[in-house]
Amino acid sequence: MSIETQSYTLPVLPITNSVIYPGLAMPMTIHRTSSVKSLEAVFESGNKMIAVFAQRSEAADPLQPKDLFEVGTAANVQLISRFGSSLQVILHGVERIEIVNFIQFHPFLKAQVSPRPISITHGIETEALHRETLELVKRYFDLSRPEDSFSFPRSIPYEEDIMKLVFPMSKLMSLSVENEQQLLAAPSDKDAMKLLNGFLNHEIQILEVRQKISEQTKDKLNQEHRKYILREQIKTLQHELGEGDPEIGAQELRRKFEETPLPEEIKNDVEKELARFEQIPQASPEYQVAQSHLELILALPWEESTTDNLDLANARQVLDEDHYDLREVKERIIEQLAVMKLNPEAKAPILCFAGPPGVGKTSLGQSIARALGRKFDRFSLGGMHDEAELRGHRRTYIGAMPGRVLQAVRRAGVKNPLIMLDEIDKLGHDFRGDPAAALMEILDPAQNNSFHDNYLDLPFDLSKVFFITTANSIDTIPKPLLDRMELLYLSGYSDLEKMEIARRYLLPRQRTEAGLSQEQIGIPDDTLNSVIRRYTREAGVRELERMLGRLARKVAVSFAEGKNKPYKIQVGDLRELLGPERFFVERLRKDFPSGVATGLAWTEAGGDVLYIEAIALPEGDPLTMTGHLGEVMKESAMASNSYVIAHCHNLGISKEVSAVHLHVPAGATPKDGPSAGVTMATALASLYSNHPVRRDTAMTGEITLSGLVLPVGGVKEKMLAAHRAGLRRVILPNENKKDLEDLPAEVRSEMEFIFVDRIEEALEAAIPNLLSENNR
Ligand SMILES: Nc1ncnc2c1ncn2[C@@H]1O[C@H](COP(=O)(O)OP(=O)(O)OP(=O)(O)O)[C@@H](O)[C@H]1O
Repeated sequence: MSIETQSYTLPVLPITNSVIYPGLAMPMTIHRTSSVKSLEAVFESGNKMIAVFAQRSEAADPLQPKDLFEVGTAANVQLISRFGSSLQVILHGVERIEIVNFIQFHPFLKAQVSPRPISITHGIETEALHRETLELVKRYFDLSRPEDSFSFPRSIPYEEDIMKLVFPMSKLMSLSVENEQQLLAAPSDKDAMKLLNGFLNHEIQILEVRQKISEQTKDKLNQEHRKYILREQIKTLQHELGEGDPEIGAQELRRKFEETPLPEEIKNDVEKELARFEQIPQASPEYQVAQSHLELILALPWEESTTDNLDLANARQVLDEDHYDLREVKERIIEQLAVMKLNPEAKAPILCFAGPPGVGKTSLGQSIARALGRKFDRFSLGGMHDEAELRGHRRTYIGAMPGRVLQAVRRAGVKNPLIMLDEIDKLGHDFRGDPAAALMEILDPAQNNSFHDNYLDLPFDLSKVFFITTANSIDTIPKPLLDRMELLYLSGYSDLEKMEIARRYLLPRQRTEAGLSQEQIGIPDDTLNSVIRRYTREAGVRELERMLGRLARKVAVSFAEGKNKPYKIQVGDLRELLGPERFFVERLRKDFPSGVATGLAWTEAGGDVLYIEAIALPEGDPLTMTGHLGEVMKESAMASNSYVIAHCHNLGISKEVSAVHLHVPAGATPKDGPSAGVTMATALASLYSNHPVRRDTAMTGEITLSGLVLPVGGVKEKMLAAHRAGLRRVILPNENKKDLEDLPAEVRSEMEFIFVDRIEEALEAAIPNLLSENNR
């Protein structure tokens, strides 16, 4: 059949944005004059058929044939109504057509058209496509759920025309006019299905993503809602149980936080903690823990600080007001203040005041704080066993607390106090954790600007704290820590210095404490001297201060009981006021048989006098040693013994003793180190030669097996101890001569020093007649 026989002539209706599919109806309002004229011609002819073609572009006017797609639809048209010059119609698609040629352009388009039926195929591929289409349609409906608004054929048997599903689906998916036109013009049902499946896949993907997004949003909303409901339920239950509303405590804390300035970097964490606290029921054990934690945060001086007084003249005056002498240490402090003045950002050194007890280490720290106008606090590291004592326990521990450092800062109430860490040398030996590392983190300005306390669990800036540590002995300070600290040694005082300190500082203080005026109590020099020498024996002045306190209180009692005459305390009164004398200077070892020598020890309590005794035994070990001697001291004793025996001849000794017992009494003094070598050799030489050692002579020095005398430490403290004990003659290594420069002039002038390089020189000075007899 030729095209001409099939073709027929129809007025043409161009439409925009849509196509008319065969078998589907579509309402439409027509405004364009030429289109209205086309329709009127249709109605007049009584045929009611019109050729509907989609326009390629909306803008085209007047229309040209090339502006229309080639494939369109012959449609039955039904007039619904007229609005002025517009018509409202319903178009029922009848069959697919194409234009053969245009036969009229004016006043409306008219064309000769011919049907263009779609080819229907059969076979495996068509069937497969059919199934796939149905599956995709199902999936599309599952996702888009259009059943609420639309009733629609969702499936179609394979035997039926698939286009009955393809065309309506296309309309349902709101495809673009180009895509609709592609479907309308598809040569076969297979092509139409392929096209539709492509469109469906695309739509399904979009729907799946949308569904995922909406589920996530819904989940979140659900969770929030659930939490809200649960919280409300908890509140109701607590209310019914009479447990009060946790929000009241929390509100109060929140209010306080709003008023408290906090560093920016912790604000977030604090807010989280506060929000968590607001949800904890009061009865829960966690409530207390969280509350104490928040209260600590509030109590810490995050931003509060004092302004330093860096007036050097004022600092000098304050330091002198509080302490006698200590020139070097005071000067070092003044230097530090000068640096702080010129370079406020300079990192403070870690100072360590070392020295015997009672020499003013702690009180000097207080004085520095006073000079600088800083708050002062202190705590002792002595006997600390656990790093947690310094750095705090984690809050999960029962009874957890912040560490001692933060406690001190909290007590001080400012972030730049002066904190003294006493007894850094007495950190427990079984310290759990690494004490040096823990202390470095606390003390080192390079590390401590975000110090982490386990309890606080927030960084705290300790870099503005002025730390000073104290120690009696530096031997037990961990080496890495010692290396990082600047040591300032405060040595013991001579009797004369003690007199000065007592007159100028201790006595006025104790007098005021007891509520006495200067006139009411008088202590003449000889009385004070007696107190120093017979009631105390110490490197520092702590015991002396205590004795003066006792005297002042006794005098205060007599005034309180009605006495009104000034009280001048005489030496003779001391027995009644302070009890019997505690130390007997003159009677220091009156009895001095051969084999006894006076040594000088240096302990953390300062210097001390130490006697070494040797006696001959009829039989037994050649050398027995007692007196809790340390290994080094024992070895030193053996070396001394060997040397003396080996050189009997030269020393003029006819050694007839086969067994010796060497003893160092006063078991309380720790005895180790090599510095008693000279004393032991002297005691042994005295024993073997049966010549007593000079009673007024003390000695110190290490010896070698070849008889050399080597220098020792703590010379100043030892000389002061000898002087205190009334010993005025001391034998010491030649190389220690320079150490005597530190000795107070009055002590130096009262003493005789014999410097030696060899043991023979020491023996000659210590044991009269020993070598002279030999020479005879
Ligand atoms: N040079 C001094 N001038 C005035 N007072 C002093 C001097 N040295 C010590 N004191 C006083 O002696 C007392 C004891 O001193 P402090 O407690 O400071 O000793 P310390 O060296 O810290 O002892 P420890 O090692 O036992 O802690 C204090 O009252 C102190 O004021």
